[in-house]
Amino acid sequence: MDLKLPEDLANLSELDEKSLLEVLTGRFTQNLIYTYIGDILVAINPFKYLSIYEKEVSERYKCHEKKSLPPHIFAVADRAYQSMLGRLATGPKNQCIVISGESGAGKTESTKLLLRHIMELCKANSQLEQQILQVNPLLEAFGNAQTVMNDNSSRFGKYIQLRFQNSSVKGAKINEYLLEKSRVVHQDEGEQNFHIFYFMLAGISTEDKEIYGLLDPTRYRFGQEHMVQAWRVKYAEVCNAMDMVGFEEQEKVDMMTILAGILSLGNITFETTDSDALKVSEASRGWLKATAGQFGVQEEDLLKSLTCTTSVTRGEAIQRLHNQQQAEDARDSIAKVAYGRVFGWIVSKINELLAPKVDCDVELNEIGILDIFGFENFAVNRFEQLCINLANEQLQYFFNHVSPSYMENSFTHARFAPLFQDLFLTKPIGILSLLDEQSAFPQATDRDFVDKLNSKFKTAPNFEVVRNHTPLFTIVHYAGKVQYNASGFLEKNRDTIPANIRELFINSVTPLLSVLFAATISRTGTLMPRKAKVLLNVCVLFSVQHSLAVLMEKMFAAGPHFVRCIKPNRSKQPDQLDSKLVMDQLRYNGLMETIRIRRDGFSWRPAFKEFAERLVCRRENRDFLSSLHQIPLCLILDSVCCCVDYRARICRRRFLSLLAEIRRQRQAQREREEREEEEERRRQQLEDERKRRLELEQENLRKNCVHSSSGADGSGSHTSFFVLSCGQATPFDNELNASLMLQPIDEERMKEKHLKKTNTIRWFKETQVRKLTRDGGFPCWFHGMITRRQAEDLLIDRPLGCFLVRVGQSREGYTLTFRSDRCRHYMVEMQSNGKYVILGEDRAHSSLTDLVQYHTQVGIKPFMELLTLPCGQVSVLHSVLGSLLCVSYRL
Ligand SMILES: Nc1ncnc2c1ncn2[C@@H]1O[C@H](COP(=O)(O)OP(=O)(O)OP(=O)(O)O)[C@@H](O)[C@H]1O
Repeated sequence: MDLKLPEDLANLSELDEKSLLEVLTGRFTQNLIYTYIGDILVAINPFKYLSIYEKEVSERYKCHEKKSLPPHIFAVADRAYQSMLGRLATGPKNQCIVISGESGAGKTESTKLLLRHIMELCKANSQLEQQILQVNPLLEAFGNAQTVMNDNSSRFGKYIQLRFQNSSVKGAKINEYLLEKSRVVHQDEGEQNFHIFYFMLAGISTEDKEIYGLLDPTRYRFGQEHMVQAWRVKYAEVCNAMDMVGFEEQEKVDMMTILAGILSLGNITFETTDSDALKVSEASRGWLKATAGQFGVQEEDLLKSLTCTTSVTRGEAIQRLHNQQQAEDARDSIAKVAYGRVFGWIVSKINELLAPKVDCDVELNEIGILDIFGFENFAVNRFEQLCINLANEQLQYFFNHVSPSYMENSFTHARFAPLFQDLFLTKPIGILSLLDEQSAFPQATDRDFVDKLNSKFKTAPNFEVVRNHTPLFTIVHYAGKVQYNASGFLEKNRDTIPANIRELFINSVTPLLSVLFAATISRTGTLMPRKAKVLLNVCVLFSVQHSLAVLMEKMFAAGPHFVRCIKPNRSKQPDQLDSKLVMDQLRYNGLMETIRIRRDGFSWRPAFKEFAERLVCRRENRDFLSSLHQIPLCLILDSVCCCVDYRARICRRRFLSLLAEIRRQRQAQREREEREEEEERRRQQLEDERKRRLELEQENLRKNCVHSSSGADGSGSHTSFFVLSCGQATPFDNELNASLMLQPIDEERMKEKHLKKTNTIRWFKETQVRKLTRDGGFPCWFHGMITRRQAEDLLIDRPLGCFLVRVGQSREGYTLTFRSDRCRHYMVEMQSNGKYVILGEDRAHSSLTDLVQYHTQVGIKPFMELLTLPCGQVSVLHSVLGSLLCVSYRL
């Protein structure tokens, strides 16, 4: 029988490295991958399927605080959600969840699980939630790559902000950090370029291949791999995600053409000539031509920008010829900048689409999820590692700082803050300032930078001078010593493109490329639409630091939650745990440090206000004593400790006045909730009343329609669709006339309804008819603007699986009505990019006919029902009127 191991390590009386490792290993062997250390969730990657994410499990973790459930990632999502709504002791407050761990530890999977569960919690089932979930495949295709550590490694960090109005999600925003652009031009042994290149080469149709000017995958230097079938499927998924997220067709074409251009550019090589000038090698002349075509620029202009730099001094243009290395650097920097900007553009498109559509005075609450690279220490550590470790240093500072005992512990304060402040941030002699200063001198070298560091910091406790030909230096981080190789630091930090290259691309005939190169980069490194004429010269490390500062500000103001992901072994095998590797990560993750701090303090550490509030909550139960034994003993003890602690430090009067204030707030909140409930009840009553009246109206309408149409063709089924009026037919005349014929129940409402219908009909005629008709007729399953009731009447005697499509009564869209055990109605929405989606489905279609066709093969969620039999119209009249409509449309 499995030994019962503690779920929360903070409850252990003895908590040292040995016992920590023992418990974690024991739990891992029992497939218990989640463990708490106080309020931190430790997650060990199982590298295998575990049935702990099924629907029933996620159901159990809704409002889980009321139940006693084992540690789980869903519990973190639930706690963050309930805290955001103010349901757990404190009032409503923004929340942030910080996920960290080394590559392959499971951060991205954890992020996805958190997102999924939060969507479950807010009972999300609309298009917005589908779009939020669809963002992932898109970001992964462009931002992930196969590395030796992880087959699907995120090569960028992200902070996803979910925005809520009360309990429902209203929008989302993504901030991306540190995309590893250098991967586009160089991949180490055993690693690959970004996924999208392989997906595109494997999945693209022969026709599109020709349009984009793509050749066989083996021909490209930037991404030679054996194409596999799975990539073809992935390409289809990416295209669908783009449709779902709302990309226009032309934008997709432009984007793929730019990617094709990047691939061709990578194949250009240079040769020296007898004169000083360089030329493109004979073998790659074709690639130059192809690149120019794909980038929409002139071939000779492209060549010039690769082989020389033009600068203007006192109104005079001066040309400086490149040597071979400089030409290759120019080529690679175009590829990196173009890719980086495409990625930034995708993120900004996603953000545009997911932006909350609410009035600006509506207050929104937020849950942020940060998934960022863990601390890195490789054999060779470059500029990228410095940026990542800088971010981790700051996160660790945050991690310790949000703990109250940290504030009280001057020892820890003295340990983290100075490294960060003095070594990195001090102006003008912090590492950041020195690097920026050196980057501004065109003649400065990486050696100069390291020499400056050595002279400034030789006595600093967290810096070590390295005597070597190569420009090396060492920093003692919170997680250990890291030796950095500064070769390439200045170039990478500048990350600028010469003005002549920028100008060339701004004038590209490919609209997207022109927009991307004209865009400015904000101080936080975000791509901005063209605002200023001059591109800000923001150095990379500066923008990393600035964006981190902005992030920290947000996080400090939010309620924090931590997930520490651990990789159990390097070979990505299930059921294997390498103790040394796990121990190293616990150290890098700062967990050992945390445990040390917490051992010195208390394991439950609410803010003073929260503590007092909890106490009030319990006391307000009237029967305080009886409620006590519902509270875990450790909590009571902690509360008492905290109480003593607070009383010792803060005067009693403040404590009591705070209690009184909290009581008052609670009372006000209760009253507000009661008011809201009352309003909701009233609204519901009105809604029921409205529905009842509508049904009555529709019933009348149906009777009228049946009556008036039976003379037109004598058929009961399709007559509700078309009625001839004044000798000229449109599919909606019956609706309009009938609605006008009704006794006005409420004149205003009828007018509004009539207006909505008129608008929908105009929308249908102007944008839909051409798309829907084929050979002058509508598909037989299309029934125009019939009511819900009419649709149900049509299907009532039909076999299961029978379906029809009708135009929405009061909105621009369709409804698919399906005969199951009863009739189901699925809303079909048309997105701004012209694609059709069934609400709640994750697939976009180019036409309504494609959508119907697709669901004859793939069931509709959540019941997975197939469309088997179209509920048809009477074809003769149908097609005649269809063609009439088309004619009137063309006129
Ligand atoms: N909870 C889990 N259950 C099963 N497998 C998992 C789980 N978490 C992670 N994995 C496996 O581990 C792999 C790596 O996880 P993931 O991509 O989330 O790591 P990561 O920390 O985000 O890495 P990187 O920093 O390189 O992006 C996944 O592709 C998956 O196969």
